[in-house]
Amino acid sequence: MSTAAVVIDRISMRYPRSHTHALVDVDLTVAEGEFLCLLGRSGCGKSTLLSLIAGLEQPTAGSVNLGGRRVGMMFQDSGLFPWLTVQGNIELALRLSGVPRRDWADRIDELLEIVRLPGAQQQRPHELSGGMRQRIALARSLAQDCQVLLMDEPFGALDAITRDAMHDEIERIAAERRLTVLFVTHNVREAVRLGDRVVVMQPGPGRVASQLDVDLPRPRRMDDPEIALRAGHLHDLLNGQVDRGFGRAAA
Ligand SMILES: Nc1ncnc2c1ncn2[C@@H]1O[C@H](COP(=O)(O)OP(=O)(O)OP(=O)(O)O)[C@@H](O)[C@H]1O
Repeated sequence: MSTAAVVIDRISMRYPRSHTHALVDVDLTVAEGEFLCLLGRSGCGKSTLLSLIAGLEQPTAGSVNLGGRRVGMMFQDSGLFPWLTVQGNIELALRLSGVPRRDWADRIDELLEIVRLPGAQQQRPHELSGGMRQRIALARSLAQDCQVLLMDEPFGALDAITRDAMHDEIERIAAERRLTVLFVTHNVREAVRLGDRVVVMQPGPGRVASQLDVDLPRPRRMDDPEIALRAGHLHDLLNGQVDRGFGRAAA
């Protein structure tokens, strides 16, 4: 039986000064090593859910249990400090994680190998492409030795070819490091390309509407007809059409 890495127990969230709930009664268990994609219309509470898991916000009701696992986060904007080199940006994360200074150079070498940007230490963010910046942002998250990686539309600003390459990279890295990943996206195909499971959320107030297990072998390709088939089904779910048997109803 798989171990649960993230247990979300009947979480509800209402922001101060807000009249409506951002989330109501969300129950979700994510297995260790699972790649879970969160999909849904704008305002259905995807980012709020990640913030609650990261502990950046406290829920109005319910609880999140990570069993002491460390969390890393990655956003659409790389969030790199422009005045620091790649090395300086990653060093900050290593310092925060308490890695001894004598180990920094080796760790940075190793991390840049993992994200396939060896030798990029002295470059500055403005000298890098969008895809390269996201690789460095990923290296910085990994520097914190996270076991749970929260990704909020991390590839949303990339062109299709770079995004495809990043899909291959994150799939490889997540498997190699046995990361538990929660990945927010608006892109239905991206969700099926990456996810072991896709959770579809609904707004007004935000809640889990349905789920789809993606049982396709890896590595996957975005242009695989099986992905298109499942993406079509998810489109139907998002458009409020009835489940025709692919997915499973939300618990
Ligand atoms: N800091 C905040 N204060 C008050 N309300 C907020 C705050 N952050 C989010 N909300 C509200 O909570 C709801 C859910 O927002 P959230 O950003 O989690 O949705 P989302 O699914 O991530 O949206 P998007 O796909 O557009 O990023 C929205 O109604 C939003 O207005």
